[in-house]
Amino acid sequence: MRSYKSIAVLTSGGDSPGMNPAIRGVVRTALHHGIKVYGVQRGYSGLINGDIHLLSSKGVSNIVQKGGTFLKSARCSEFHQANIRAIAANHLRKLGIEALIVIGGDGSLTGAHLFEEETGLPVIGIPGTIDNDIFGTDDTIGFDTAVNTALGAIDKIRDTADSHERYFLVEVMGRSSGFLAIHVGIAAGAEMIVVPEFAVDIEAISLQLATSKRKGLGSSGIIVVAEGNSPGLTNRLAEQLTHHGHTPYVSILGHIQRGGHPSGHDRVLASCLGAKALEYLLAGYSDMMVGINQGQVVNVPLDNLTRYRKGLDPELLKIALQLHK
Ligand SMILES: Nc1ncnc2c1ncn2[C@@H]1O[C@H](COP(=O)(O)OP(=O)(O)O)[C@@H](O)[C@H]1O
Ligand SMILES: O=P(O)(O)OC[C@H]1O[C@](O)(COP(=O)(O)O)[C@@H](O)[C@@H]1O
Ligand SMILES: [Mg+2]
Repeated sequence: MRSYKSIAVLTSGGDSPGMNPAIRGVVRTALHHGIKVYGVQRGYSGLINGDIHLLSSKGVSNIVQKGGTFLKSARCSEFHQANIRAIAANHLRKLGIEALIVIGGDGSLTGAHLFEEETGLPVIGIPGTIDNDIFGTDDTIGFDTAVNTALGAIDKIRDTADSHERYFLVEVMGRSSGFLAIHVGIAAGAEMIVVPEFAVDIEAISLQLATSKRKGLGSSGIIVVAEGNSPGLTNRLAEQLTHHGHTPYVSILGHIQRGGHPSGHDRVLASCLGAKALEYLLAGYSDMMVGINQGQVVNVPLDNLTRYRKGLDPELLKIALQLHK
């Protein structure tokens, strides 16, 4: 066991629905144990600039249902430099803050690992990203909400696609991972799913569209495309399919997927991970992330996140392929 008088919490990277209940989980659990909690504004930017303020129990009232993060989030390129991370640690020390809880994606948690290693300040990570691409955890805060937000839009697109006998390429988020696309694709009954983990085979997509039409399997459909890390991918795909004699429509869902009220699932996940992060800290742990493995809360060394990459579930991929027409 370890005792703490003061800790800090921040949200970093792309925001995700459920970050607010995660902050609330951290704050209320810490206060329950008599520990003061500071909120850092705008992720690592606030840590570097010393934008750090004391939080209260009342201050986290009425946020459990709100999307986004009331602490604000940011991407902060300066935090990649060790000398800047040392400045950030000094801001915490000056305020008597003894540990840091970081809520964010794979990048934020990689930064957290380096911060702990270099400064010796205890750090616990909480996985918050709509991408669900963090090694060592089956789930991340915001993923469930984002899947449902994308589904709400795709169900509507399917109505008009069906009436007008059109194919739609629907772009979902996921710069380097297809988790969102696979889940959304299966749940939306997509005719095809394109993910960054596999090279796009335009000939195969074209052939499948032609075969479906020939077999009378339907003149309309949805192809879910993960945005990948080359901007404009979906529009390029549509152009290439047009050259193959198809007339696809494009709908890019964009940042709508990052907002909105967190789902019940994400609120519970966030609250539990927030509380558990505190319990692990008090139990003497550091340099780890609280994650989910087969429904149980587990601790994952942050070092593992930097060394291994989470892969798509082969079983889910097989099912997705079988369910295509
Ligand atoms: N390798 C790294 N070293 C130090 N800090 C990092 C590193 N990767 C990311 N970060 C910090 O975390 C922030 C968020 O990372 P990013 O990858 O953009 O989002 P996410 O955490 O949601 O995956 C970055 O802007 C940077 O401040
Ligand atoms: O809004 P931004 O900063 O352009 O980021 C877009 C990216 O952020 C995400 O929404 C979430 O990714 P992270 O959790 O890694 O930040 C990606 O799916 C998307 O590619
Ligand atoms: Mg990320």
